[in-house]
Amino acid sequence: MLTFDRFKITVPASSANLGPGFDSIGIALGRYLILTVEPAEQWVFVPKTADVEGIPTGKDNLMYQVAEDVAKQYEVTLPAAKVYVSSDIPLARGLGSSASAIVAGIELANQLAKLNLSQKDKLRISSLMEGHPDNVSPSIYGGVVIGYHHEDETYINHIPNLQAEVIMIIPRYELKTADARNALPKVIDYRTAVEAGAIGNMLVSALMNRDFEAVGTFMEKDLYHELYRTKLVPELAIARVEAKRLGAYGTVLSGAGPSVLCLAPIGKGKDIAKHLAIKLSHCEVDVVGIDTKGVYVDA
Ligand SMILES: Nc1ncnc2c1ncn2[C@@H]1O[C@H](COP(=O)(O)OP(=O)(O)O)[C@@H](O)[C@H]1O
Ligand SMILES: N[C@@H](CCOP(=O)(O)O)C(=O)O
Repeated sequence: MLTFDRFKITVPASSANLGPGFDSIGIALGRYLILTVEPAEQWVFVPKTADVEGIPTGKDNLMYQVAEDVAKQYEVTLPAAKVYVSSDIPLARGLGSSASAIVAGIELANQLAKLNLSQKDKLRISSLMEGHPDNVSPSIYGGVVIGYHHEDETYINHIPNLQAEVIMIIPRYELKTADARNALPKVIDYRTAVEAGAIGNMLVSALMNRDFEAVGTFMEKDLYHELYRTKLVPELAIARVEAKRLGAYGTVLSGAGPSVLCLAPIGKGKDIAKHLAIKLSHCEVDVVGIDTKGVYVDA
């Protein structure tokens, strides 16, 4: 049986889509899921902070199931561990908590079985598990990641440093991603698909060119999902109008919601957040850093 010394895994949160980058684009955020792992007789997960209070403590925990799945794929046996779990990523709010848990589970197996997985391996395994790379890829690489996942291959392009500020508006209610996906139509017509693709292309080229005015314009033109989800998240329309008035580049639904993300010029985030907190007083409003490191391990 493998033995190991205590170690720590840190995984950033993420915000998927950035509007028209549905299931494809994501940005890593400076909120973190942190696992402290030590040898034990049997598996146990110990929640240490309020945001993870309700997570399963045994083998029904998502992180354990992911780690076991990876171990099976690589035909290794994992030693049992006691895992202390701290997090300031609220669950089911569109901040990629489940993707962070998947990336943490992969890293858990990687460390416990000394698999030496590369970033590309982690991307592939996690995208196959999630079905899309928009949350898992920024949690692995940090920064902004643009991806395309297919059962045969997963491709990404990475923008490591985006010079902008992010304001998150986080409602107190939960919205399960599965429920927000059920609100989407099964098909969209050909013309709309072409238009939605062109808008996504414009967003990506604007991101690559650091043309933030254009980023703001195209972020807000999504045709894939926001239209169908706004009825579930009334905060989006209010935040969009207010944030623009206060000088933000653009405002989008964060992942499947209910959180809302505003992208703003450097130095403006705090002021915009202060005003939005008054307008949307039932929500937590926070200026959140853009994580540039992705998942990492230390002692
Ligand atoms: N650290 C964690 N440990 C175990 N399960 C987790 C963890 N983080 C998230 N989950 C699971 O993922 C669910 C939330 O996933 P989802 O609805 O996709 O929302 P999110 O936008 O937060 O990813 C939680 O209700 C919980 O079942
Ligand atoms: N592209 C997905 C992203 C879901 O992100 P989450 O953080 O809400 O889980 C979608 O929009 O459904």
